[in-house]
Amino acid sequence: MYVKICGLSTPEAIATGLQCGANWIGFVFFPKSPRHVDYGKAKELVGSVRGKASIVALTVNASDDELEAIDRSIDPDIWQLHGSETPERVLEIKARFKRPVMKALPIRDEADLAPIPAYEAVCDILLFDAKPPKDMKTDLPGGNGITFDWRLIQNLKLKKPFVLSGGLNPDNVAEAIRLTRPQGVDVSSGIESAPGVKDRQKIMDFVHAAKAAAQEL
Ligand SMILES: O=C(O)c1ccccc1N[C@@H]1O[C@H](COP(=O)(O)O)[C@@H](O)[C@H]1O
Repeated sequence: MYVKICGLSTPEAIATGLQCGANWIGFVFFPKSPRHVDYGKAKELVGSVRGKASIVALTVNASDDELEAIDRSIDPDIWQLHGSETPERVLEIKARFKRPVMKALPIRDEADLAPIPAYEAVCDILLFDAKPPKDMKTDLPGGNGITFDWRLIQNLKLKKPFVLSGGLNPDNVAEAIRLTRPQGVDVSSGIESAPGVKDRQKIMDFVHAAKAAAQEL
């Protein structure tokens, strides 16, 4: 089970994640997010991660120039594309940067499963996240702390690994893993004490709960 903790912006939070066994450390490059890090800050932070966990760069409809700048500053292991990037754009990014791509797909109801085959054909990992409800005011396509109906993805026959995200926290991650049997889980707001402020105890509780639940599968 890959455990990704996302939106880290301090050495302390990164150290906690690494100590308790997080596999993927995510940096958010999206200025509207309270978790956004600029290229310089990310470069400072990434040194302590390399070789201990995979470095994930989260972007939202980023241009080639933005991706190049991120690439130069942190040399990520995985791109997490969390916008409305098309399958063609996924292919372009893979060809240009030669790195694995994890594409986020927003899920609210059955109709949201329709794009899966097109993305599965081009990306390395699928990431299922909650699509915000229509009446929710948010500038963020993720990191909103909302779940979706996990039963929607329970019986999918996928050819690619998938990661579950959306409103996961230390209290619900075990049940989410039991129901959906993902290859990985991803969390951002569920390990915070305030938007963008990671909580040491919640990070530890989340990683331990996810790893323990995976043992039970
Ligand atoms: O974390 C963010 O701020 C963020 C911003 C823009 C797009 C995605 C973002 N995070 C990703 O969203 C999901 C769900 O987050 P949460 O656990 O519900 O807060 C997760 O994949 C994060 O990596």
